[in-house]
Amino acid sequence: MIGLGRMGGNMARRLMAGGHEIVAYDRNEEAVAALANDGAIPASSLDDMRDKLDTPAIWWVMLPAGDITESTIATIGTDAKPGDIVIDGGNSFYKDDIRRAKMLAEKDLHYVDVGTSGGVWGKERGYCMMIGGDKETVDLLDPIFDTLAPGTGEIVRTPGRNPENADPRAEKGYIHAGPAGSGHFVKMIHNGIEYGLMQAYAEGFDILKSKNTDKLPEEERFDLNLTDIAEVWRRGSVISSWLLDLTAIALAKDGMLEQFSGSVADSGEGQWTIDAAMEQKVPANVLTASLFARYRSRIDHTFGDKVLSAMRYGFGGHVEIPQ
Ligand SMILES: O=C(O)[C@H](O)[C@@H](O)[C@H](O)[C@H](O)COP(=O)(O)O
Repeated sequence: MIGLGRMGGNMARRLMAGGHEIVAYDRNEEAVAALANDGAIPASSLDDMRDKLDTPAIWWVMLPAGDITESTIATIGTDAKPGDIVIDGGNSFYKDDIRRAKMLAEKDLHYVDVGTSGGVWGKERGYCMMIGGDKETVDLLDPIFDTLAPGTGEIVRTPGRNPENADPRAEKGYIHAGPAGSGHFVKMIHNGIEYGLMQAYAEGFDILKSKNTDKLPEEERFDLNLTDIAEVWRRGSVISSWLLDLTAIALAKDGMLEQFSGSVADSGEGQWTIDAAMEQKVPANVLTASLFARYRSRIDHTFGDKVLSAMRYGFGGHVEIPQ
């Protein structure tokens, strides 16, 4: 496991709890020491890692998308031995995966992209994974995905889904979406949808909150309890969801969400989703508007923007853009 931050560190721990052996590396020596303390084999560099890995080695890269992931995979490309497998479990752009898979294949290395959802809750709940790569490699990695995934848990089988002819992995919380790049493509669209859902809640709570505005006639003003509204919607309503659960948690802590400025960051995935919609000529009105709402949140802030920030903090520990 390369990259022992909020995601990589906890994924390594979940894998070890499931009986897997982990060689751990991060530029941050304290993170390596902490994981070694939990049972991982520490590595001091990517070179050192190679000596400690079995053959074929499985290099799971869990770093922020962009330059750091790119340079790490390039270095692994020189250190790895033919037959090794390189996994990018971050939020990389899918066209980068397609390019890297080709580049590594020339060295007889296998590349797998894993879109990983679940944030800081994944260690206990498991991680939902959307996987791209060649079938043989993805099948070989199955014990790893099986351990990381949530499993069927208490979610009842979808009525009409026939287990006889359906892929059992989907019910356990992971899919082999297709060739290299397809895992991150599916995850990218997941995140685009995430923006739209979050924005819908944010706007709804904003309208509720301002129902006591003096712009309204006095008898039409209501001083609504947002904390209780979030709570009641969790129970049997049509719009119950995990994002609503997280909103309810944030509002239970502070109904005014004072800890948030409302300047909402983004990883770029919302933008890539819109880019894909434009390339494919598919209308994506809501997703586009929700991306632009985030850009607007950095100029002036509504209460709804604070709701967005509270959700991002809730699922991923993500912080806002500093003011
Ligand atoms: O499924 C997940 O666990 C999330 O999607 C996660 O992968 C992503 O890091 C956040 O959504 C932040 O994304 P933004 O920074 O674009 O809000």
